[in-house]
Amino acid sequence: FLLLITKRNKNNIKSSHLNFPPGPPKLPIVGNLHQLGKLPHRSLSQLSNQHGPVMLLQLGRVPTLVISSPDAARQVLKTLDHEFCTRPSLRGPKRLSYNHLDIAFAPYGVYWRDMKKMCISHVFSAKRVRATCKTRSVEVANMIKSISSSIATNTSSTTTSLGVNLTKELMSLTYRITCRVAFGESSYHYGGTVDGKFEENVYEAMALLGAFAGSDFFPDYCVGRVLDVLKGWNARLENCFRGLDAFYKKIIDRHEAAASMRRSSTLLEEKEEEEDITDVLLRLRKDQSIGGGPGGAAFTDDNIKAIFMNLFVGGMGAPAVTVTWAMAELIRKPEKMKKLQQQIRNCVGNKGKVEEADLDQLHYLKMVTKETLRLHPPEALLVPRESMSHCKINGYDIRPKTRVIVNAWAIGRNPEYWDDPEEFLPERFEDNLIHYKGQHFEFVPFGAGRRICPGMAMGVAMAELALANLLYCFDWELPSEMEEEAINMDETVGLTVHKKYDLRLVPVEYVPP
Ligand code: HEM
Repeated sequence: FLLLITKRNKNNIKSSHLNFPPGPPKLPIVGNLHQLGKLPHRSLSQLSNQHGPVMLLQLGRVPTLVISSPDAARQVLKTLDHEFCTRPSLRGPKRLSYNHLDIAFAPYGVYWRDMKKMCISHVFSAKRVRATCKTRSVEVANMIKSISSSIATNTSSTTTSLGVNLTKELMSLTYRITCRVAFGESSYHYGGTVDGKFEENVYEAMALLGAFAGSDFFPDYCVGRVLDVLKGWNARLENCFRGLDAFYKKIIDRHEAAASMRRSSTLLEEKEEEEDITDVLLRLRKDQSIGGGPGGAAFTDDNIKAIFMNLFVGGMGAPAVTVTWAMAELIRKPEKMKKLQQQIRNCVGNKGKVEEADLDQLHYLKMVTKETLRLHPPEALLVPRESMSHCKINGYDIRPKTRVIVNAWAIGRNPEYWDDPEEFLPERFEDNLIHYKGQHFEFVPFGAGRRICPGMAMGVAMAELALANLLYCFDWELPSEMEEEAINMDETVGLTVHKKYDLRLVPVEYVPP
């Protein structure tokens, strides 16, 4: 007992010498949890305006460092990246990633490093982004066809009064692209029809990963676990996990059966450029069965399933949300929409569609993408990190196992770095070299450092191709009904920060001269 008291006193003495970051006063038990609100990126930004860009909160039982300035972000994401590059273990991600066998939620270590390196070379490489170009092109053309036919089949009054639901069209587009890139042409049409249950489960996974569990804020206390049971959170997580797992298993079995048929017949092995990501992962698993998988561990089906989760959860929402925000901003600034349409139509002429090869010439499109990601980074608070040892930021002491949130949303609107930060002004990127690739800490929609998003090129290609074609093929107007909702920029938060009301706009077919 005496020993315990002595130890506690020692810790107190140590703590009293430390200089912790400032933060708001906290309540018993919940700490500052009640201050997160419905839009945490905005509440945290307001709190940081009062307490500073390096701020310490107590969220339930978890000390949480909130970073809100480019300078502090540089320290966390670059200078001290080696101290801040692990992830906290959170309940939902842990289950859906088969106990952290993925990239996004795995703790920093040999396993994560090997897995990320392997996926960067084989899954997210420039070569694979090029190899999947046709898939994006086919699916974007399908979306354009679906919008055109909605003009033709609906009575003109319905289309002009309600418009087309672009939020839904874009989510469905990125879902179809991700399915085909991950599972190939045939498997995603499972048994002849798209497996609707899988799509439902993907959305459920996104919802579960976007909402913290009680046990994430009270990790060592039964109150968190009780809250999760009472809210039905555990049951939802388990159902979603089982649904996804069963579907992944079918996909893997089907690919293995196809590979063994190829081997037993005289057919040659599939060419690398024709492989989907499941083929690639199965090939890597086969190659590594001798030397051991990532981090020296066995490479099993679970590793592959965990990567599937990252592809869907990371790959679908953010690109769709980016295009939706871009269209919402452009409809409110018709002169900017016209300017972009003119550039696209001049460049593409009467080809009938924008191809990926055209995108490099569309400089204003690139500026619009950047400006959209500055004002509306889909992952406004990045993905949480955790400090690995005691370190200092701006002279403040940060203890090990402190959760770290980088507020990319607040950083992109910092008035010291951006003129008229709240304005949608793509031209601001005209004469500057600021990019989102992790070198400029006033603009970090994809994060930076070791944990930077590896799907950046694939995500941007999806978003830019979709946006360019929507603007090439149609002129857009506000619907006569629901106009309020179309121009309303209210947000809601899940895994991404997206538009609260679905974006409905009226398409008018463009006929090239
Ligand atoms: C507009 C599109 C996208 C945005 C804005 C975005 C944003 C982000 C952000 C902010 C992070 C966390 C970075 C950090 O902690 O510093 C991240 C990580 C990640 N993203 Fe993306 N992402 C996008 C598209 C994609 C796509 C298409 C994929 C997959 C196909 C993907 C897969 C991942 C993965 C696997 C990680 C985890 C990296 C790690 O922890 O090492 N993302 N993304």
